[in-house]
Amino acid sequence: MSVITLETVSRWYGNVVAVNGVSMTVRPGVTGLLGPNGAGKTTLIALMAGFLAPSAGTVTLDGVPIWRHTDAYRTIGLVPERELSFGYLTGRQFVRANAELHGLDAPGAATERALSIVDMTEPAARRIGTYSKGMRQRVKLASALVHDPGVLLLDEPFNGVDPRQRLHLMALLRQMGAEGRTVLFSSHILEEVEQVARQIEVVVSGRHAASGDFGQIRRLMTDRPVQYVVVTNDDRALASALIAEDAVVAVSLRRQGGVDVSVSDFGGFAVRLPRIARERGVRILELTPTDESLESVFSYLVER
Ligand SMILES: Nc1ncnc2c1ncn2[C@@H]1O[C@H](COP(=O)(O)OP(=O)(O)OP(=O)(O)O)[C@@H](O)[C@H]1O
Repeated sequence: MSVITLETVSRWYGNVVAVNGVSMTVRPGVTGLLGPNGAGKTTLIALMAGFLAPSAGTVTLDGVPIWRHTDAYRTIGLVPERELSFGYLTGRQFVRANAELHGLDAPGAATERALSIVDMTEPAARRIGTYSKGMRQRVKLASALVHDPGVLLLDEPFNGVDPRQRLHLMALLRQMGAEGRTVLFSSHILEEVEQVARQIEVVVSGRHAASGDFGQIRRLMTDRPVQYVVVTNDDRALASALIAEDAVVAVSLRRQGGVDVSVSDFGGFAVRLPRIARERGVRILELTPTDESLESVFSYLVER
């Protein structure tokens, strides 16, 4: 069983800080690395795979720094985000090449074992150039598994994969986690991460924003203040009543009509709003949430 530990890890490219003081522990089972585009997920995975040296801090595998530690590389399998540029090779040749690079004793047997895990034995005789996106992902996974690593790192493995293949890939990752491997995959989609990962680590703008199981992360995201625009036949009357409410954090009148309301407790607000309107004789014409984007959820997590 392998554990990856990051201690105040930073990585910068010139004056771009891609990863900023991140500390986290990745344990056996499946971990989802969740964050919007440009959050630093690819950089974090490259640091954990030993492909990139940290600019500051340490990344260790079972207590040993990974960078330039060749034994660690034997324990790690990486499925990169980039597409395979070896379309002229068959799936089998591609996986076998990695088996040879690892210097395995029985590269042929290891290749067949890895192909069979991802259910690619039959198409393995065809050129990669003829594969669907899901098949290419599976052959990349076979190549990463050929040396039977205890750690598996996957960068955006579900991107562009059709729903049926996605379910298959998800089942494979769950199985790898259940076998005691340390599996980490990145994604920018919360629902996707929830379906597979026991543990979720959220990164935003290079920083570690939150950590927990999906229940904890969901709660953090739904407990945040929510903003609405309420359009009524008497905005000023409604605004003056709302400001007295405990659940309301801020109220302002919009120049173009309507009231901007920020609430801390959505459940309470949903019950109170119609009552307040009735008491004041105000008619609600429209109620629209204004910050439901994932980006706003992420920025809330960072600003907490
Ligand atoms: N080689 C590089 N040189 C300069 N800047 C880089 C380099 N690689 C990444 N960056 C920058 O570092 C930041 C983090 O990038 P990274 O690719 O790690 O994020 P990401 O979360 O994987 O994003 P995406 O999902 O879009 O791939 C971005 O601002 C990116 O532009």
